[in-house]
Amino acid sequence: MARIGLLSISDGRDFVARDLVDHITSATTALAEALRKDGHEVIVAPEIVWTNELATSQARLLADRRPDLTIFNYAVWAFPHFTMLAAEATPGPLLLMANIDPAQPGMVGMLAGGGGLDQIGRVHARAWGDIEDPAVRSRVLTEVRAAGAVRGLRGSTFGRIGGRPMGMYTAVANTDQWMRTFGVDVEEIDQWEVVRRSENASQTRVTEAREWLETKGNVHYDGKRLTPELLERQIRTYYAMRELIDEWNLDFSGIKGQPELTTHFCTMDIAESFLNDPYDWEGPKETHVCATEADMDGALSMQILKLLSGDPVLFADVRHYHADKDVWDLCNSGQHATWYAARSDDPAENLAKTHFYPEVFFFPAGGASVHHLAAPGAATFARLTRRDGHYRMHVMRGEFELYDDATNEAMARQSTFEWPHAFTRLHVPATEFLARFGSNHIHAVPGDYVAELEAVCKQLGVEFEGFGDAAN
Ligand SMILES: C[C@H](O)[C@@H](O)[C@@H](O)C(=O)CO
Repeated sequence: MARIGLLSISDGRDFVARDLVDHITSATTALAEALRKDGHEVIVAPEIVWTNELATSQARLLADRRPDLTIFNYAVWAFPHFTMLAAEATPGPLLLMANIDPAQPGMVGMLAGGGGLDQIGRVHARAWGDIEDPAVRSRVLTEVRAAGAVRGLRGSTFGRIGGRPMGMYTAVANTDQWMRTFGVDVEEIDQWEVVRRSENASQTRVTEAREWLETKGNVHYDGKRLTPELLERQIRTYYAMRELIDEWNLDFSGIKGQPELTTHFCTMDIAESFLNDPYDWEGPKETHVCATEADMDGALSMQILKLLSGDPVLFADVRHYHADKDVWDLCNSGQHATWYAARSDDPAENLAKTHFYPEVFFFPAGGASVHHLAAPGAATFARLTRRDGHYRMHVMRGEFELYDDATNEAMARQSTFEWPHAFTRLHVPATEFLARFGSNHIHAVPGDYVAELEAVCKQLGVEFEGFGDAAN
């Protein structure tokens, strides 16, 4: 649910403004009601703006309520300097909305106001038409959802556990740039904290968690790289992370893992899976975005996808391209949220399809990897990357696919079988993807969020780079 400020702007001639009150009020009420019906809180400015003083005072009244999005409503011709003054008093994202009614020049009012804002470089979005029209409503609600996500980022904290993994430039971002562009702070925490705090959870809690994984999932102990003791150590790292999240008020996080923990302690796959999941062995909970390899821009991309969709977010390596099928193996070095196995609210359904295998040779410390195949369905894929110091968001559509058991297994065995796989058909030619994509990691959520991501980018001042049918 977003909080929306709604300000209606009118003609500056008193005798005209007086006559337009009823017309404007009915347009404002229809817009407010449509937004409320979608579950949003709408604050309507008490007065219609028809003087310079009202432009500033009414916009300030709305701004004091810290709306996620402020809508300027144009049901009539509106003097453009009112738009400029009201925008000056509005710190957050702006949407200009015009009724299309030949009897009243609301559209002209929006274009004149919007043109003025363009001249001073004030970013804003526009929508036009009857709010009862589903296409118009969807356009407005896209902006509302995007504004909610942008506001959700601002003032949040990313917990960076460890530092740059294995020389990965794409996993490290500039904290000044994060604060300036996204309003996100970074709390640096040593991986020693995960090791130190892993002693803290009670043995009863840890045993119950292990038994839950053994009962609901498929645990493949081998007596070497995966033993009950190592699985318990991994569960303890989950609890250590929960402590860090609570103590430092972390909104999202990333864990370096490689090479220190994966060589000498255990992998973070259990912790990362169940932080990202909407449940753990103790019951339902909010998802917590946690990026493998402390990938900062990966985590930030995931957090945006979470704020838009409310769903767990996939983190994956772009691991292999099956050219014969035009399908990618999006695989991670040990975990995807288990929710992706069946995308069920019932963990038992997802865990039944999840296998906890002994870690592979990259990770001598051992522990369980979290293997499953992503359930089929359409998804949106995205990733913030930087070109020459400037952020851009790669966005594309695609589908997760599954085949018969023999084909699934043969495909998974071509990369690292023990890790999780999302066989993915992207709506972009492989040659274009490989030539343009600026990272080894990609992120996804089910559903279509291309329009929302484009709106988010515009609000943040980040370049939107749609690939294939997501290109604008
Ligand atoms: C094999 C490596 O250690 C993996 O971690 C690598 O495939 C990655 O995940 C790179 O993002």
